[in-house]
Amino acid sequence: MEAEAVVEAQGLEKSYGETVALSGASLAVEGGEVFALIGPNGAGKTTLVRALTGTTEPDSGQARIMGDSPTSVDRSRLGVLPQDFSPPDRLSAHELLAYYAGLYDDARDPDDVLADVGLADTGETRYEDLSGGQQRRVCVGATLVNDPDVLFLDEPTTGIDPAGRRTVWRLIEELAASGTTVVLTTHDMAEAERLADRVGLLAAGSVIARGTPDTLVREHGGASRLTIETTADLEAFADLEYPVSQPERGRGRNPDNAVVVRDIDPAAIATVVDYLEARTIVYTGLTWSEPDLEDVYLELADETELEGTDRASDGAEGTNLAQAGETA
Ligand SMILES: Nc1ncnc2c1ncn2[C@@H]1O[C@H](COP(=O)(O)OP(=O)(O)OP(=O)(O)O)[C@@H](O)[C@H]1O
Repeated sequence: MEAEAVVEAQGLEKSYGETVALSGASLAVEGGEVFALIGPNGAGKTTLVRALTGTTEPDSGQARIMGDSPTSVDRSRLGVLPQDFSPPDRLSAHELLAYYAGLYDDARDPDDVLADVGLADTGETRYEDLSGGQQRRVCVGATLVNDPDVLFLDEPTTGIDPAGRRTVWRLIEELAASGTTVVLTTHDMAEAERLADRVGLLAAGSVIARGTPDTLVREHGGASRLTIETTADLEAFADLEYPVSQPERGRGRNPDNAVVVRDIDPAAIATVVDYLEARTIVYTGLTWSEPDLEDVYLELADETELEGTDRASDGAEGTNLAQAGETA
């Protein structure tokens, strides 16, 4: 384990009956770091957060926060937003935060916390009358009343609109800048890419890759791509000097209406345009993009899901997860 780690998991295992939720999950999060856990539904993210925060007991392995076990750590130094947090809903947003603040000796002013989550004008509204996104922001606020040193946020921005999401992102960035250690889970790759110093990709109960977003994209994101919107088939591109394929499932265009040119420098796009025009191939759009975290996700995590389905044998390129793990 890394010496300065504030949050650590080592070989955590947890099963519910036949279901294996964690199968040797390990991670180490340093002080002041924002660490994002990503991975498919059922990968074990919530179970890992619960094991780290002492709300579920692992079958084996070790979890530590600030050097203590999750059950003996000073709770006043932690903020925990569970995925399914549902506070008493007849209270107003302000009353709720005041209620949670009342659990601590030295709590923050609920008005300041409401302002932090962008709800300064909504304090008197009952929780049950707030929109889903506003409710989630109040829940994020409830984790901040004790000014925690370590914050666990399980899908903090699910259901929050784009503007509200940015408010929460800025808040997390400010907290991290002031030294708060943040562990969050998310299905939003843009969120992970923007907020996280490091990302851990969880699949089938273990962390199969981890690193800075840039490192993960470099190692697993694949090549740049030029997407051509066209109904022409792949054979029409046989003489192009770049590799050509159909778009991957789950990403971008309908495979029937697009062709993807790989590993092409933006400066070389004109070559492709010349090719299209020389062969009178009809196209309605060209989009060039660099790989991002979503590509990493699709390359690594999605394949584990594929392994359990018929699609695994439909010719999709297999990924060597053991190899992916080696770079973790
Ligand atoms: N209390 C429980 N009882 C039984 N099974 C559980 C329990 N909690 C989790 N599981 C199972 O463990 C596995 C991991 O679930 P977990 O909620 O940790 O995944 P997740 O990565 O957080 O998923 P999601 O992205 O959908 O929130 C799933 O198969 C889930 O059904």
